[in-house]
Amino acid sequence: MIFSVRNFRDHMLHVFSRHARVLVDKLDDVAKRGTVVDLHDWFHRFTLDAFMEIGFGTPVDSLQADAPLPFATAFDQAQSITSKRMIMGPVQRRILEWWNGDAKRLQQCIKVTDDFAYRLIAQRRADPNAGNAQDLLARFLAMKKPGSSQGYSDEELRDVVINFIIAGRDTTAQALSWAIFELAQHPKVVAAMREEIARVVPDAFASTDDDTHENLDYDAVTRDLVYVRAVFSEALRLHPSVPQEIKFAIHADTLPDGTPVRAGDGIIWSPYAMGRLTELWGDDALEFKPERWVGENVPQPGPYKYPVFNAGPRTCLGQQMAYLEGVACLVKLVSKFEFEVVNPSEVTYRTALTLLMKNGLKVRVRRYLPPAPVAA
Ligand code: HEM
Repeated sequence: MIFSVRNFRDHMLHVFSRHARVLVDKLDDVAKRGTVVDLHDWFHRFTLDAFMEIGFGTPVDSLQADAPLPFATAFDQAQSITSKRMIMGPVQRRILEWWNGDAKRLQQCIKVTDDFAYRLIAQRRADPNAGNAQDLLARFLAMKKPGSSQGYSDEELRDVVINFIIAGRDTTAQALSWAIFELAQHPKVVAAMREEIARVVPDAFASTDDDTHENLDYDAVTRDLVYVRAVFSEALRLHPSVPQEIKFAIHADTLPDGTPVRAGDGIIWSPYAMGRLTELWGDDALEFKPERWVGENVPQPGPYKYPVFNAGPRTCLGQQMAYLEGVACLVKLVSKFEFEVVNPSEVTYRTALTLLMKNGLKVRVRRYLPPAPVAA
């Protein structure tokens, strides 16, 4: 099972740690040079690199490249164009997309993303070792379609690849971006995180040269770093990676408040709006306050109050994986660096299926030096 505790502990945490090491090294360089970097772009590269390895057994090392992969740029642009379709009828959309050039741009983006996925599939089909591999693509390649003796076609596998990249790359990269955006403006929260990290994983403060970056303990990340996990949850409450959801009713039904639903009706709800409702979160709903998640008698919100990972039978399958990656990365970054957002007022949302930052997250980075231990 790819989403098993054993795989999380023995494989994924190491992959996340290794790629976080690359991110830390790059940020160290930025800190030395005093330059500005777009951390939003780098988080997307970090999560892509980790997910390509875990999900498809194919490293791409995009963090090491000078510019984003053409696939990633095309993928973001295609998302942006298609998300606008949610608020337009089919005729209106066709006219607008033809008029503003989006129709042509979308075709070009789809070609780039399809070529990337098909290349990946062809490589894995040709790989004699793929049969022994345990990643998602290897499993799909080895499977027969339900009720059939045939395997999945390249086109079906392309859809699997694209779906999993949205699920595994974008959501977590955006959660990390919004978390750092909030942390840069909440130094007390950063201090509380460091206090917890110092208690639970003191090695995290080792200098970048000494830090092997393989030292994060699975129990620490999944259980003991309660406050760091709360930071991740709180960032997602205010900035849910999937800000709006739509589902269509197969059968007629009635909502809990008595609203009738006809078969075929679309139901839209907004985790973004729900995360900011004072009725649900209290008068301080708009404040970034990880404390609201922490404490012995503090009940954790259920998925119908906090539908950031959806609720019901189609709940996110990667929730635990997202926390593992997000918390591990935050620990590495917060214990090593101070972040200053350049022009925070320019950081805003871009219309897309997920919660991208329109102008990226331009930051200056300084090395964080923990206070020297007091001599006994
Ligand atoms: C912060 C990170 C993440 C957030 C906020 C998130 C959120 C969501 C949401 C809201 C859905 C429901 C989408 C819908 O039905 O409309 C979903 C589904 C899904 N997610 Fe995630 N996700 C995250 C990370 C991940 C990761 C890392 C994976 C790893 C592969 C993943 C895999 C999936 C899958 C496979 C589904 C489809 C489940 C189904 O339909 O049965 N997600 N996620």
